[in-house]
Amino acid sequence: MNEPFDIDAYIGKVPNFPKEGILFYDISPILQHPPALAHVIQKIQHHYKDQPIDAIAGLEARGFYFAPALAIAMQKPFYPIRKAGKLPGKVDSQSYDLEYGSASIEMQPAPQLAGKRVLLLDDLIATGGTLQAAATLLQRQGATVEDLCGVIGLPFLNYQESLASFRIYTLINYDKENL
Ligand SMILES: O=P(O)(O)OC[C@H]1O[C@H](OP(=O)(O)OP(=O)(O)O)[C@H](O)[C@@H]1O
Ligand SMILES: Nc1ncnc2[nH]cnc12
Repeated sequence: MNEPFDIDAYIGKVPNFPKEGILFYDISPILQHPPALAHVIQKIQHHYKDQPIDAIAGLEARGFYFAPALAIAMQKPFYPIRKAGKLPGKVDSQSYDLEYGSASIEMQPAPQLAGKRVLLLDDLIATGGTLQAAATLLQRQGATVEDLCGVIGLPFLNYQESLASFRIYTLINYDKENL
């Protein structure tokens, strides 16, 4: 891998979005620069190269920007976890709180994940509520979820505490900034 690569240069910072007082980290520029997206995927792939991972799961919507690309790179099946009401047929649901609201996510039954080691990926980890809810869904299927990955981490929102039982890997972390 070519190091160093300044991922920060490809992350927009948008004050007061989607609510007053929130500094929004926008990963869209990563997607619009193939070397940046390739770097992100390769870096995550490299981080997990010696870990026995059977499948990748990712969160709608922004987790979907990265997780299927990682699944192709790692040659593992991908399992989508979606916002409530989007997946057809029987689903399992879990609600959770966000930095700026609350929501509910769902996944389709996946009995084939029982006993499998799943890497759960999202674009950003803030309070950790989304990944905790997603891990709960996967664990209800019998999957083992030990590893969580976010392209961005906001440790000042204390995800390390809410996700204390997991290994967490983030590519870049941001401290709290004053608006
Ligand atoms: O660690 P948390 O406090 O749970 O926050 C992180 C989550 O918040 C954002 O998703 P959002 O719900 O805004 O939805 P989106 O991906 O559809 O934009 C982000 O993409 C993560 O999924
Ligand atoms: N500050 C933030 N920027 C982008 N996505 C987020 N999801 C939760 N908090 C966020």
